[in-house]
Amino acid sequence: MSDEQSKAQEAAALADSGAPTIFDKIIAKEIPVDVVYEDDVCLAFRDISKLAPTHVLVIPKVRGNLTSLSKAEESDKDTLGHCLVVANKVAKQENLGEGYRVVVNVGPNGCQSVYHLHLHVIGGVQLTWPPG
Ligand SMILES: CCNC(=O)OC[C@H]1O[C@@H](n2cnc3c(=O)[nH]c(N)nc32)[C@H](O)[C@@H]1O
Repeated sequence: MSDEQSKAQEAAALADSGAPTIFDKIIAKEIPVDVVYEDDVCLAFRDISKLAPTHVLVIPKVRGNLTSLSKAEESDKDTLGHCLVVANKVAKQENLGEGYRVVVNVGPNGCQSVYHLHLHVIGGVQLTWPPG
């Protein structure tokens, strides 16, 4: 099992506890990050472990029930839609006109390791398919 996979298994065990995540500290500006975009709903910042020239995380600033996409309800649709629009704004800022990928990891099998919904915006290089 890879490091990310084992982290995901551990994180999943904590997930339903509603325990705070590292992203709470990032939102509270207690941990420094390279902020790429921010508005009243979302924060976008560079991933600490870049997988590509552009690897940015888009997160809702209020987690609410959105520990994972698996918890999304109809009432979350405005927030979820806004995150996707922000992902595209980030892509434009990053000059990803040749294309990019938006990834949401869900649960242990999806290698989700931080239980605060987040979209990965990955680009700046020719990506391959299928992803692993
Ligand atoms: C492994 C994919 N599954 C997942 O759930 O992604 C969570 C993502 O959050 C990233 N990350 C974790 N801690 C920090 C941090 O303190 N700072 C930053 N700037 N990024 C962080 C991590 O690298 C991963 O890509």
